[in-house]
Amino acid sequence: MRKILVINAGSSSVKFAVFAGGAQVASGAVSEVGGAAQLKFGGVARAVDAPDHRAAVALCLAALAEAGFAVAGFAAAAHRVVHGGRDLVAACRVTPAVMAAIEGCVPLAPQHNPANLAGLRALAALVPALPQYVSFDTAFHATQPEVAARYAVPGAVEALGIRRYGFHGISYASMVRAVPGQVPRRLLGLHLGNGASLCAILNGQSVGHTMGYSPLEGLTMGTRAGMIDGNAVLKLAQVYGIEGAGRILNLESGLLGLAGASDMRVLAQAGTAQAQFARDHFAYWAVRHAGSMIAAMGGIDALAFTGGIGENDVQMRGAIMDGLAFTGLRFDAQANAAGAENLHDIKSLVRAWVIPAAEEAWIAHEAGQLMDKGA
Ligand SMILES: Nc1ncnc2c1ncn2[C@@H]1O[C@H](COP(=O)(O)OP(=O)(O)O)[C@@H](O)[C@H]1O
Ligand SMILES: CC(=O)OP(=O)(O)O
Ligand SMILES: [Mg+2]
Repeated sequence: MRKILVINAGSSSVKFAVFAGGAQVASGAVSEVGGAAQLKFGGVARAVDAPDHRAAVALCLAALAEAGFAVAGFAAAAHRVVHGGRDLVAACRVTPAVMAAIEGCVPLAPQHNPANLAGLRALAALVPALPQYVSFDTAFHATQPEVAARYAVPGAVEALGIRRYGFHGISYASMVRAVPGQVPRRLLGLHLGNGASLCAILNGQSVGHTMGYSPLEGLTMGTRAGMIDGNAVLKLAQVYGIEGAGRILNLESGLLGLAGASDMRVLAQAGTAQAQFARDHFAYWAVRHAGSMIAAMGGIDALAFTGGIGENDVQMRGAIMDGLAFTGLRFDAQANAAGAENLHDIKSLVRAWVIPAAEEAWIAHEAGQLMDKGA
């Protein structure tokens, strides 16, 4: 059976999975790459030496080989790439031109594309003959209407590629496939992880997303500021320089900036007023931005939570659903506490679900489709 290796390289982690005939047969991750790295595989976690993504990928391959998945047995490797820019709007086979285009998008996703490229290069160096494929987080949002994608800036600025791309598209594409029953007409997707975003999904297609030019815009996130006035960004650049401003907005803001920890689980357990304020901020802005996404769809029939916070944080889901009661959403507190797939109660005008993120499965699916076509 055809085996596809999937690599989902994040800024500080490398998740991996093996799919055989469409089914996931192995998965694991190296976390805290460049720091106190840990390899989780087969239900065991152990400290490893992973100073960079190349080393992390080598560790993933070694762990897989030990479990009987030798690299020679893979038909292909498939990767998540966060930013595909204006040109890469569908999954494709990796060529030197595709690598150059992904490299060209590094300034648009400085926290993500370098990690994705490192994964691609590491595998190419370790197994040069292996065909590689890429899926893009931006691709799902290519259906956004121009009025949603365009910033109100002069044409010369737009020509620089400064427009709203949208992200987490691999997650939203797999969400649409995984909702119970028929795809609702107006679906609000909530991908709440370290990076967090909302998507307006009309008839299965993205018509709006809270992230813009880069994964910085929109919601309060683990370390990213989310929506902020452009003039405040200019002020930051004046005081801290461009690099300093970028670091503050991408790596030192969000939950970390508000409460000193980027991890929502840590904040949930902290029990301090500051941690609670950061959680309230997260929920408040999720609800405010949801209003914008709901307006973009002309209403809402269903919503779906995914991502580490969306799948696991009962109080956060409750706070966000309380904030959306104006839509006619009523949730079942017991179902929410249990993390059931269906959260809505029988009186609810809006259905609400928890849909576990299945990014690796979607990446394997897209690569498999391309391989079937001979790409
Ligand atoms: N049980 C939980 N309660 C609250 N937050 C959780 C829980 N489990 C995971 N999280 C949070 O999910 C976030 C990570 O989500 P994840 O989707 O794995 O992120 P990413 O893929 O962007 O790194 C972290 O803030 C983490 O604390
Ligand atoms: C695009 C993005 O924000 O990704 P992540 O949530 O993995 O940081
Ligand atoms: Mg993620």
